Amino acid sequence: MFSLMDGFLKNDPISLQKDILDHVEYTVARSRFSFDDFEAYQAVSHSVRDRLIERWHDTHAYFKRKDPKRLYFFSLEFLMGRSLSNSVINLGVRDQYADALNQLGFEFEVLAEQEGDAAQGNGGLARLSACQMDSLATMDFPAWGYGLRYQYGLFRQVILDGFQHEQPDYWLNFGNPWEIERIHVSYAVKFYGTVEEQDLNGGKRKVWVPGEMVEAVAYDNPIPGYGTRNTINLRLWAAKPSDLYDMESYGTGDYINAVINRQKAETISSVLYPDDRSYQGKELRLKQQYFFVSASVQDIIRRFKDSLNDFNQFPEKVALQLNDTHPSLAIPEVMRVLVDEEFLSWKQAWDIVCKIFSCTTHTVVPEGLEKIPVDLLGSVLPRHLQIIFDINFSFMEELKKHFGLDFNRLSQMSIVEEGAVKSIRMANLSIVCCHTVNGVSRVHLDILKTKVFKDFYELWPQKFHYKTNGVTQRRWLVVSNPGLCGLISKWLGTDAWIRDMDLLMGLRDHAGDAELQQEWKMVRRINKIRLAEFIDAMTGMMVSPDAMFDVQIKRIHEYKRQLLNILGIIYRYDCIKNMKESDRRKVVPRVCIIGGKAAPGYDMAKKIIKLCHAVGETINNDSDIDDLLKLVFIPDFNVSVAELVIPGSDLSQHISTAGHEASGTGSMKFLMNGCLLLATADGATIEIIEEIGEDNMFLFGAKVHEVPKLREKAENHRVALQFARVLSQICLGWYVMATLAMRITSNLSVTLLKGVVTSIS
Ligand SMILES: CCc1ccc([C@H](C)CC(=O)N[C@@H]2O[C@H](CO)[C@@H](O)[C@H](O)[C@H]2O)cc1
Repeated sequence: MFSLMDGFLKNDPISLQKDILDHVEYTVARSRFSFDDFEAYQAVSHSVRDRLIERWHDTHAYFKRKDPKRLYFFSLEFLMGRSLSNSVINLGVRDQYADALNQLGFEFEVLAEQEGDAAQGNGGLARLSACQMDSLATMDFPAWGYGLRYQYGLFRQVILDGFQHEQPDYWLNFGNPWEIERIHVSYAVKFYGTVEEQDLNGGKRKVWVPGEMVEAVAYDNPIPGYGTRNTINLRLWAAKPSDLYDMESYGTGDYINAVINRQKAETISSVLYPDDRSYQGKELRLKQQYFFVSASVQDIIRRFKDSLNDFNQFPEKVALQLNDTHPSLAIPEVMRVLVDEEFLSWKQAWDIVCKIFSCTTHTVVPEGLEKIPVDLLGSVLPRHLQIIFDINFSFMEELKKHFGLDFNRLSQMSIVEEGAVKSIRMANLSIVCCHTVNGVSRVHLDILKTKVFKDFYELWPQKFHYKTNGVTQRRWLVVSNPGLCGLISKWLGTDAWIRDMDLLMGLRDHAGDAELQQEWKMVRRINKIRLAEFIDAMTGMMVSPDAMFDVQIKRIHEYKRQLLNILGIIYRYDCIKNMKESDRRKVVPRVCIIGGKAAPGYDMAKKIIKLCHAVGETINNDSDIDDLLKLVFIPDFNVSVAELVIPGSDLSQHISTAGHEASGTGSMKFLMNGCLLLATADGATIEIIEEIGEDNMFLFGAKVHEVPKLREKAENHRVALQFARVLSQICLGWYVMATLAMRITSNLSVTLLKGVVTSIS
């Protein structure tokens, strides 16, 4: 679609040097004759940004002309990581920049290390969003990503005495060259207040009179495709005080408070919620969700109205994908705008909404589903609560037609959950409205169909699909493992595989080639030496690249079973301790590497991190074990740490209890870097097994269908044990009581006896 012809900016080393030095002088404002690595990084980043902006404008102009149906991807989290290396590779100018910098006395890789991670997300869902944006751009989609620009991203993990401590991630400290502040792209977002009825040409209409207004300002992040000029936009909203409000507070002379009030507005987009487990029903979280949804919907409708003005054509021009239920307030928001502000009939509006929305769910366990207390929603978003009640009313009517007065089913499927805390089930709202609901792996869909959304599947089987997750080979191979990337392109004789992974099949013809195997091993060794140096720098531990690197890096969760990994290491340690010398010589030295953050409020996960350090303490300082076994916890695991660890890994662990990992994406990153998997048959791993065959990985553990029975057995066992414990305590109690009684009575009888004897004598 887009020819690769260059824009005005030239990419020959001389032009690049000039651009970089110009940015040193005019953007970073340092003398072009003396600047350090970080300033060089800033200058290079700005020169790359110029080239991104050029392609971005071309893309924008192209789609403005074409006016295609656009895809809008709503996500509260995007885990982008670093941008410099990925951008120069997708722009196809990495080597040119490396040459230009060499001639200026700098090394590209050294400068790339200067960049901090954009950690605007927690884990799997957030990184998947980033991989999907890279793929949408590379496949020339007219797509937009919408989200929040958090001032503080995911916390920095600092380990003190084996315990996780959270440090604020003020990532914008030195500015961010990869975003463009769009001061002219801003929208007012309303909160609180009341809903009034007003007459409108003979009819009644609802008017939301807000109690608070906050300004949403756009920050655009160009996302370059690989091997195309298509450069799409990730628009993130930041909260700014709105001028429209509390002017009167200034009048009161209470200036300070007025300013503080204004500042308060900015808190909405200040910090990312670091919890990727269950919804806490927090007011700020709800305001974050609505804030970015409202600004994004206003932006989309403004763009639509620029080209068309008939909302019946809206579904032909707009597709809206919800990344989990976190942005699902977009449904009542679009209804509100179409009915209250564009004066469409409810029916017209509902038809449109059902045609534009689709959503992905990433959760397996019902308790992970979001529920917003009605009181909270009613106070923060009074009009949206009304709309949700109206949506639920017509849904309940439809259900009654379908299932009759089956109150059990009606209450289970209702968007409104009665009970102690009356709540809105955001997943039910999403399913009722969206034309498509997808799980992120085949087994995930099975679980949704048979458990989580069973009723809905029986009602609307056609809505439920699965789209098994993937990862972008640009970041997770080309950027993070240039050695292997070069090797593959050499042996395939093309690098077309970077846009089409199926071409990797061609490697099969060379698999037996000793030269390829030698080169493969060499690449792995270089990556392992790099990883060993990183481990030494981060933990002070020297590990040998000759050892097997056994890795488990992901968020700490009980279902991901880092504990099982640690128990396996304790067992291995004990085995080696009790081994005779001859057997020890056969042991393959192993370095076990674990990394991952625990949600700050997740005590058990934090205990697992402490246990990992305690076990490491024992093993790593046991001279008897020496290099046969080491346990390393890598602190502050994030995207760029993963980019360094994965290419140097020999074995990676994905050992979740079957039926608990919706998909998992880490396994895919390790696989494409030639690392073996130690895994359970869970999530996407089940499809990986079918692709590569059981004999090419280490598979163990109960299958998805076996776990419930095992749990039940364990539960019965636990109850029996509990019962036995109580019984033994009771018996013990009885025994003690009896002994005591015996002793007392015997003492009593002795005293009594003595008393009698003395009295007789
Ligand atoms: C409300 C707090 C919250 C925040 C984030 C989440 C995410 C949905 C959790 C998450 O990241 N899930 C992971 O999503 C990946 C991408 O689809 C899957 O590969 C993982 O299996 C899934 O655990 C749940 C709850």
